[in-house]
Amino acid sequence: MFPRASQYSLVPPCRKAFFHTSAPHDAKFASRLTKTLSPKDKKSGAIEVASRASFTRDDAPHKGMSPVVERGRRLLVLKAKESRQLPRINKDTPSSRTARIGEDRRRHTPHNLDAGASHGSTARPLFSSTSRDYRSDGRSNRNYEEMQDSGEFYHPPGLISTTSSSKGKSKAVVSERELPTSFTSPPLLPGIASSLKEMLGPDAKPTPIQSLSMKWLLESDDGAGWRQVLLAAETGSGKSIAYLLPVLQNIKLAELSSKDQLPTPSKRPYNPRGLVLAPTHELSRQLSGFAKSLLHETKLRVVCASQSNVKNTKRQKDATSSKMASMFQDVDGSTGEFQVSKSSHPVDLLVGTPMKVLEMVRGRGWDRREEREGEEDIGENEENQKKLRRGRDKMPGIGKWRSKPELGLANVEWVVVDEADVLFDPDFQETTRTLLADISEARGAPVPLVSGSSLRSPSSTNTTLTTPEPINYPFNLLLTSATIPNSLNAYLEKHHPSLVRLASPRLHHLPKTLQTEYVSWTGGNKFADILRRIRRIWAEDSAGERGSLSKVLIFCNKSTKVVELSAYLAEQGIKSVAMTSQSEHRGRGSNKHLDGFLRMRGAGETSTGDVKNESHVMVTTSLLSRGLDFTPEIKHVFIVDEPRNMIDFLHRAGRSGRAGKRGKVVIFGKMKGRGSERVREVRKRVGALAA
Ligand SMILES: Nc1ncnc2c1ncn2[C@@H]1O[C@H](COP(=O)(O)OP(=O)(O)OP(=O)(O)O)[C@@H](O)[C@H]1O
Repeated sequence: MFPRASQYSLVPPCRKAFFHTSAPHDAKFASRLTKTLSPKDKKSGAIEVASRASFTRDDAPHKGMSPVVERGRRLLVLKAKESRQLPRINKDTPSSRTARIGEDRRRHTPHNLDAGASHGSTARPLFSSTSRDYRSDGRSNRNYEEMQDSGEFYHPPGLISTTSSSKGKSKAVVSERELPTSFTSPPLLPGIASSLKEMLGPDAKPTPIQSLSMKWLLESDDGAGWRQVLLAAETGSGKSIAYLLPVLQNIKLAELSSKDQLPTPSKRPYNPRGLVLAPTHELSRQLSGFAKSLLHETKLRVVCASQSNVKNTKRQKDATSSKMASMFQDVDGSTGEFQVSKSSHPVDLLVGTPMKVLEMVRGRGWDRREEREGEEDIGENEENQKKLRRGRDKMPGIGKWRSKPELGLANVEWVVVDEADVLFDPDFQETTRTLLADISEARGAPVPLVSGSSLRSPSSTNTTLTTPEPINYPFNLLLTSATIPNSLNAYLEKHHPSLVRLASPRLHHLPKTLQTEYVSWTGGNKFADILRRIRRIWAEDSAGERGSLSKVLIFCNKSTKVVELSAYLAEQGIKSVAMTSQSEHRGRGSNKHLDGFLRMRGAGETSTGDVKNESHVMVTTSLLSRGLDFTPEIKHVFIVDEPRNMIDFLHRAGRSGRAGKRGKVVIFGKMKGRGSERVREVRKRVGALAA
């Protein structure tokens, strides 16, 4: 179903001179852009399907690439059969490259993840609890524009590549033959292998990113100590399994090998060996479910920090948990509540948002007051009350207490940062990095954290803090995303120069099984245009072989529009789920609010076809665009507003066409007359991503 990993190359280290090898890609993109330039929207108001063979897959998508290795600054070829197989090196002159990088940075300023730049700013609020639906609120009017063609993305030098510049030395190259082509080589623990088989079916083969991660994280031991690895691959390509397999297997093996040796003692109830961090509670819950289903036969305990593992009662409702649930909210107003149950069982893997995990580490409410050495509870005296922060703290009965820390970090050996470009973006990176620094400190190898913030660990005595470069965390760090903006790349280059980069050939492309379609607004009621397209899909479904109706996921930019569109559909006899950051049902400790839309393993297609009483449509913002594995019943994703940029577009579109299943992204816009230039521009960019 997926393309197999069959060839790959080891590429030059991530030093700028070699790292920014956009030339071959630029050339490729240029040719793709030329192809997509010819306007296809000849008929006004007509629905048009871009002529692209979407349903075929290359069986060897990265043919022609050779394993290469860099020694010092020279690019050598290992095992290259033909010299023409060499990846081309960027031929830009230094000055033009510098100019372009400068331009990239200027355009990218708001999202510049370079630590120097972002930490230098004191204006940015710490722990932004207003995670603004990825700015899907429409406040940015630079929609799509930030990601001017391919120049805004990091392009791995090889199609599938690994890069390391550790001390300028080359990294040993693995040949094509050495990449695992099945889940049995390198051998997985029998329990994990059998759960995986149950999950994916007996014939499932590793996707390219999975082959690479198995090779690098399960098989090879380069003796380099703690690993820092980036897993970058397109949406729906199985990145979760790519990191869960090595993490779970390594945790289990460590447990087995240290059976008689107790892990570092701790008074705290939770002392996991692994952490998975994700930007939303919904994704955390899905990932922990994923991990649990890989452990049916293996004794490891996974706990989701965003899950209600205890019965909720009114009394348990508190402002802090609501705050967690509102990580992605523009306004305080969530009614979310969830609490991780205390249990005597050890926890092996904890999954959660960085903020929630940090609260478990430092105690809920830790950020509600200025740091006070030695103080355990905030108490209720006047002085303390003055120091309470945030409007929520002023609510009666809330914010006057602080719970004890419940999570110990000394045993953490694996940390996964899922959706790394979000968790290292300016709004999240302080939380993320604070947590990573807390882990380092707990493990006895503190990493300094940038000053000027209240993010320092209460126990930290280091007050003259600087941003270290590079940062060497005393644990294995895996970063993953379907999109690596240049800003993240710059951050990684600076702080993690020895990072190994594993990237799939279709990184920064739409999945091949995802078709693109453009629909023109008629000039009348836009909601009616959307409704018409939905009805047409269902008419086609009814006429088709299966007869059952598929589901539609609609992305808007503003929460208000989500609500309005959903209400309009209801008036027209179509039940839908409107999901925004402020939706009441969010954050109650389960993903129940997404029932029928998230992929449920083992559950067949459940659609009854009763669109009046059973939701077949979900309307949302970019809140749900990241990481969630939606059911293949969602065959269409509608983009009715311009996403903020191409990264946002890739994630929204990528909720369909997952795991080799067919899907279609339907882009609405003005195709004719004044204002249609925008859509033409969008088509150019989308065309490049689809190629
Ligand atoms: N080797 C495989 N063969 C078949 N299906 C697979 C394989 N690996 C993963 N899948 C399935 O592919 C789907 C997508 O996986 P996953 O959610 O991990 O993708 P992802 O790359 O993390 O996507 P995103 O970037 O959107 O987060 C899941 O339903 C998963 O079970």
